[in-house]
Amino acid sequence: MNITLTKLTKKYNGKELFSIPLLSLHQNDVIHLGGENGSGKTTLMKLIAALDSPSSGCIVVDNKERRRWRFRSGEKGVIYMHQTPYLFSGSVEDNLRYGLLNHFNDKSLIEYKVDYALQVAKLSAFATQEARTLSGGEKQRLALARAAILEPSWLLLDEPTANMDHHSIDVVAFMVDALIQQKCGIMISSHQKTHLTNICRRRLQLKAGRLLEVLDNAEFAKHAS
Ligand SMILES: Nc1ncnc2c1ncn2[C@@H]1O[C@H](COP(=O)(O)OP(=O)(O)OP(=O)(O)O)[C@@H](O)[C@H]1O
Repeated sequence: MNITLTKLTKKYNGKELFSIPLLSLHQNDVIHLGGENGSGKTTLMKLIAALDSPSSGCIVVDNKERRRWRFRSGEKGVIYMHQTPYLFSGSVEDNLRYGLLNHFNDKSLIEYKVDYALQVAKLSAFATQEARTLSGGEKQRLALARAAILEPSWLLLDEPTANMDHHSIDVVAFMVDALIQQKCGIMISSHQKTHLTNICRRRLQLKAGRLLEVLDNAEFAKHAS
């Protein structure tokens, strides 16, 4: 899925947060979105996911202009993962199963996918535990596994490794790498430079209302520090 933003602006209370003349997101992109607190990273991701509407401009998804904003479910095939993800009540495996029930009828296929997701997210030992009792890092891994299991075209991860230790970051990087192999477009907003942001191939930076493409790694290091 290719997504193009043209002459896009977002204002809150009449004040412009950012203006983006043109941004093309190509299927297979792996993007690190940087920027200071309040620069608009979350807002931009929500616009891309159709969870919010722009103040002006247009968004074209696979050559078709988006006219409807689905504030609760977002654009089909694009998943935005919040920095403090909402988990359903029930067990860890219930959380993984929930989304699959809408997509597949084959029970054994669903259980196979749940089992695989538990293994990849290193959560097999917690399968029957109440999701709300997981640690912060485990919750993030579960939310990512729950998103990945739906095989999205785009996954937008908002500060996915905030408060994570190295082990969890490495597990998340492994999971994201698996999604990249499946040709899922990835956008990650993160303040930290981690194993995860190092696998990004494109670097965008929101600064003073403008979106900059950061071209070389030395330049990127300057912005990220
Ligand atoms: N619904 C809203 N109404 C008014 N202002 C808003 C709204 N949503 C966000 N803002 C403001 O827009 C600015 C950008 O917010 P956003 O959450 O997109 O930034 P961010 O770059 O993701 O920040 P952080 O790194 O702290 O998570 C902030 O100043 C925020 O207060």
